[in-house]
Amino acid sequence: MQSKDHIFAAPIAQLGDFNFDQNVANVFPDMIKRSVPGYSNIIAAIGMMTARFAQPNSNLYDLGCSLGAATQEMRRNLAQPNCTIVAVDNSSAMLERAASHLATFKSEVPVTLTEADICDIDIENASVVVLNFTLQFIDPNQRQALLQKIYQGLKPGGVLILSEKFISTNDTVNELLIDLHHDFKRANGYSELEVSQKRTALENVLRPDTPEQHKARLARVGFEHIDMWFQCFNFGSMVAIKQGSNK
Ligand SMILES: Nc1ncnc2c1ncn2[C@@H]1O[C@H](C[S@+](CC[C@H]([NH3+])C(=O)[O-])CC(=O)[O-])[C@@H](O)[C@H]1O
Ligand SMILES: O=C(O)C(=O)Cc1ccccc1
Repeated sequence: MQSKDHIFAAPIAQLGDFNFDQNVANVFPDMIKRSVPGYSNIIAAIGMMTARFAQPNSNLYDLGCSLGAATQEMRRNLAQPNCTIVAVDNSSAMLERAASHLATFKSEVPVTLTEADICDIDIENASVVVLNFTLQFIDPNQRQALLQKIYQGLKPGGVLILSEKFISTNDTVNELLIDLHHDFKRANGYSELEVSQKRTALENVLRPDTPEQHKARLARVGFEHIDMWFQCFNFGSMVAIKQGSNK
């Protein structure tokens, strides 16, 4: 059952902050596909990077897993023995649906679904950590501490895949990328009202950084190899590797 996203289709008198409730969880695959340029390419590449970076006897983390799209792609591409995927989200509606979604696939790889704030969990013995459009929802003051914890929990040669909505330091380019994103949403069937109401609802909740801020922060917490591997308009994905051999 795949439901279409009509959440912001009718005028909403008291437009509150966007949150990941039951209504959003019900339409999430449709919402994210029609709203995030490059989403399916990024999911596929998370699988490819899992195949390269997963180490035997390690943990793989999907932080802010929503319905488990990245978790499933990691599980499908994992070829190392004795690994566990830890999928974490603080929305009970998302986690419930993630559990039923993941149960529809056959796999030998154990997945632990954890309902928690990703700022409160332990990260240990990790070879692959995924933050696929999640850091942007974390309080900006907590972002560095979270990345520090991830760096410390990674094994040498481990990887962080960080996908985000960005802002640009150049005002003209920033406006252009935001306009192109709105064009993308309209081309995918969202009305002007849907685009503008969602934009307002996200204002206090999704706080994007520039790619430069991300790179500087990743370097500050210790990552040795950092770069953008994909960008489409104001959405993209970075890779950050911890020094050392993964053999
Ligand atoms: N503090 C937090 N702790 C745990 N989860 C959180 C927190 N804050 C937000 N979330 C969760 O992060 C997810 C962000 S969606 C990720 C898509 C997914 N990664 C995907 O590959 O499909 C991205 C988007 O909707 O743009 C939601 O499920 C929130 O409940
Ligand atoms: O729709 C948007 O404008 C976004 O920035 C992406 C998004 C996708 C799903 C939930 C929240 C934000």
